[in-house]
Amino acid sequence: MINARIGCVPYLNARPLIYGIEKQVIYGSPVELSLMLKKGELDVALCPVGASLIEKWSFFIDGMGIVADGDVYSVILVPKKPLELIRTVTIDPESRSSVLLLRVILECFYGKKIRFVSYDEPADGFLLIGDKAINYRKSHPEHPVIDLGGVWKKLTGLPFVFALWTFSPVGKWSREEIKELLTKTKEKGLSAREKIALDSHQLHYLTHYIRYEVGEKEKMGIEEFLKNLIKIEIIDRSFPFYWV
Ligand SMILES: C=C(O[C@@H]1C=C(C(=O)O)C=C[C@H]1O)C(=O)O
Repeated sequence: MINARIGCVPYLNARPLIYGIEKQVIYGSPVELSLMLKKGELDVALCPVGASLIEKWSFFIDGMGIVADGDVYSVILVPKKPLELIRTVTIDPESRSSVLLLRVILECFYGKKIRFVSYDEPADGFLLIGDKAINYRKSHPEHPVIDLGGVWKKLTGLPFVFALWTFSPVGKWSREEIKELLTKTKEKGLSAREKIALDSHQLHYLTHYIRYEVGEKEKMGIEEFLKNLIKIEIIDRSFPFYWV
């Protein structure tokens, strides 16, 4: 087995992608993974697409990622006002893709600038991702939430890719070997979702909300996201992707 340094989020949604290699994995939040990749501490990571686009990292494993085609369930804005009136948001400090997704939705599609504020300031809503979002929904079933995967799909007609296996620009291992390992791992993991899930709710999440395939439509979703990030000047220019 190759000994590459593989970084992954500790969230339920990523478990099928690391099934059987859990002990080899280095865990971190999306923000931490992108920092580790930048510092050359990982060879490959399930990196938030938002971070990869900002850093212009462009070598990705083809065919898989953390994807939603419509509602994602675990990336939510908990609003205190209707979406179009939201101006200040408390963000989940672990997130990179979803924070940028929220900015794109509000700035590009609603023409509204938003300000991200810290936990101790009042805000018009807050953003949660991953297991924290799932737990919040469980414990506050009466609170309305806005599902950012669903909003993106309604606005663009496209899936949204939250994370991709992203190669370090200075990784030590052969990209093909890493791809082979992670592709086999994903195949086993997808068939093991019934074992991974602790209850029917988790199984439903892993089989109906989170998708793992990245094909042409998903790549169009990434291009559309990039185009909008350029529009709001978070990224200065487009660049090509290399799918290993
Ligand atoms: C869909 C999700 O995707 C995650 C969201 C990310 C982000 O917002 O930066 C990064 C990685 C993904 O694991 C989720 O965790 O709920």
